[in-house]
Order: sequence, then C-alpha cells, then structure tokens
Amino acid sequence: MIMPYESERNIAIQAVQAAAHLCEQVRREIVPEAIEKKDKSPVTVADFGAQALICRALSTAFPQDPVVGEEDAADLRTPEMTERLAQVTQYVQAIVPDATPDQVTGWIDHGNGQVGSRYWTLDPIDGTKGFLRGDQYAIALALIENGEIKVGVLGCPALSFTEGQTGLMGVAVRGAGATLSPLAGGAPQSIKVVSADQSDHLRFVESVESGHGDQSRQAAVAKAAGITQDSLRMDSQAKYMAVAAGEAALYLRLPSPKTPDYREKIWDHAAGVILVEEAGGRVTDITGQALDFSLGAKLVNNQGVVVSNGSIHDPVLAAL
Ligand SMILES: Nc1ncnc2c1ncn2[C@@H]1O[C@H](COP(=O)(O)O)[C@@H](OP(=O)(O)O)[C@H]1O
Ligand SMILES: [Mg+2]
Ligand SMILES: [Mg+2]
Ligand SMILES: [Mg+2]
Repeated sequence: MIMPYESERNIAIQAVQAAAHLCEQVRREIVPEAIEKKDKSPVTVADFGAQALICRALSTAFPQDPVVGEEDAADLRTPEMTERLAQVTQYVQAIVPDATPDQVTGWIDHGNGQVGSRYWTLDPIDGTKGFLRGDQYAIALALIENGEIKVGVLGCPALSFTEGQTGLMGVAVRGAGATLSPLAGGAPQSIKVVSADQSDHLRFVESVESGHGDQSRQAAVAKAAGITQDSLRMDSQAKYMAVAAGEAALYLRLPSPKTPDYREKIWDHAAGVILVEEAGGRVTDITGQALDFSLGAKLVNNQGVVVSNGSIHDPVLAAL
C-alpha cells in the first residue's frame, strides 16, 4: 500500500529530528541568550540553526515548495552579528560538516516564502521563551495544500508523558491518523484524544505566558464546560500534543486583553492542528470557525483558538 505524502512525511521527520538535536545541543552546551527582534520578542542561535537545517532539507527535497518560516536572516548578516552567525554555523556543522555562514543565512532565508496553493510552514522553535527558561518548546513543521493541512510533524525535546521517556515526536498525515514516537527514533504508536468518560484526564492546558492568552477567562470557560481541575501550563505546541495524546481534553488560547488585535501565526498552529484532528479532536477559533491557513502568515480571519477532544467542544463554544 502506498502511503499518501510518504516522502514529504519522511523528509519532514528527519529534518525535525536534526533540528531538535541542534536545539538540545545548544541548551546543553551554552546558556542560550535571547536576541531581541524588532517586535521585542526573543530569538536565539538555536532558532536560527533549526530553521537553517529544516529549510536546507526542504529546499533539497522539494525545491519548488515555498517555506513560510518564522525567522529571517537579515539581522544575522549585520557586522555586529558576525560572531553570532559563526556560532549558528558551528551548530549547523555538527549535522552538515562543510556548511558556511553564507549557506546558513541562505537556508534561513529560504524560509521567507509566501503562502500559496502548496507551501510548508515552519516554526524552528515554538515557545522560545520556554526554551530560554529550560521548559517546553517544539519544532513545528507542516505542509498545506489548498488551505488544508496535509502533513504535520511536531518535535518536543523536553516533553514526556510516561516515566523515563523524554523527547516525543507527533506525526500526522491527513486521513491516515496521528502517531507519537520517541523523538530519537523508535516505534510510532497511534494516539487518540481522551473520551468524555475518562474524567481524570478532563483537564485543560494553556500557555505559561499570561500575555499570550487570557488566563482568567480561560479558567472561567473551562469551568463552565465542566472541567474542575486546575490548568496545566505549558509553552509551545506541546499543548496540542497533550490534547492529541489524551493527556488533556482542552487547550484554550483566548485573545489577550492586552493585545486584542493580535492575530495568530500559521506556524504556531498548523502542525498541532492536524495532529489533534487526526487523533479525533477538533480545532476552531473562539467563534467556532475553522482556522483559515490560506490567507498569509497570519490567521487574519480567526481570533483565538479552541482545541479539544471533540466531545467538549460545543459546550466550550457555548460558554464562550
Ligand atoms: N500577544 C500574543 N498572543 C498570542 N500569541 C502570541 C502573542 N505574542 C506572541 N505570541 C506567540 O506565542 C508563541 C508561543 O506560544 P505559547 O505561549 O503557547 O508557548 C510565540 O511563538 P514563538 O515562541 O515561536 O515566537 C509567538 O508567536
Ligand atoms: Mg518567536
Ligand atoms: Mg511559535
Ligand atoms: Mg518560534
């Protein structure tokens, strides 16, 4: 039997594994420093290195496909960043031994593609603040065709659901289900969202960063939908993994009262969305509309995100 999107899936898995390896190497060897971007948000050598590795793999395997990635090498090319670029290059060389600084910035800029009928979207480190704090983060890669997410790979190097196994990877292909496997390699297991009667897992997840959501309203909505346990706070799309794997029933990301006009970025959601949908769950915005991945780098027609096991979704939307 031919698996749909088999080569896309395999290339994406290998690229995410290589990027995750680089990120973990950075966290082990140095105290990663935050470089401040124009929007005041942080980026690190690991974000740049991970984007370089994944864009290199995609540009080789699928040269026609645009990649819409979060990072941009413009800032790394300035003279004051020479040392930083050397550091990124050194980490990339652990996987591509003869990589040069010019190649590294070129690969990163391959991620400046535009949303089209077929494109990849990449978040080389989702949850950079979690990465810097020593908490959760994810490497998120997805393929979108005609607005529909077809493949999603989510690497979570610091995540563990069972004792003794840290580093998990979620993989989903549209119509073919979702799996979880050790990030380092190993047998994939099918995953499913939690069913309504497994009450001990009827908890909800939300961001650690209070400015990325509305924690007081999130608590009120979860309660109104029948969830009595306290929330689990995690950085990054690891939250989608928790819902897809049945570790939580709900992930709420309501617009922050501090940034009411913020629009979610496609790379913060695409890989997680297909993972949850293929595990039997449901994802909409706060009004119940599907997330629209066809409009550009931002989900301009959506506000907030509601991710659930399915059975709890309508009660949550009603509470909203
Ligand atoms: N005001 C805001 N509202 C919602 N999300 C925001 C935000 N400001 C930044 N973000 C996004 O929140 C992401 C992290 O999500 P979480 O809080 O779930 O860990 C960031 O991704 P990066 O870390 O890749 O930049 C960033 O894109
Ligand atoms: Mg960022
Ligand atoms: Mg992100
Ligand atoms: Mg990021």
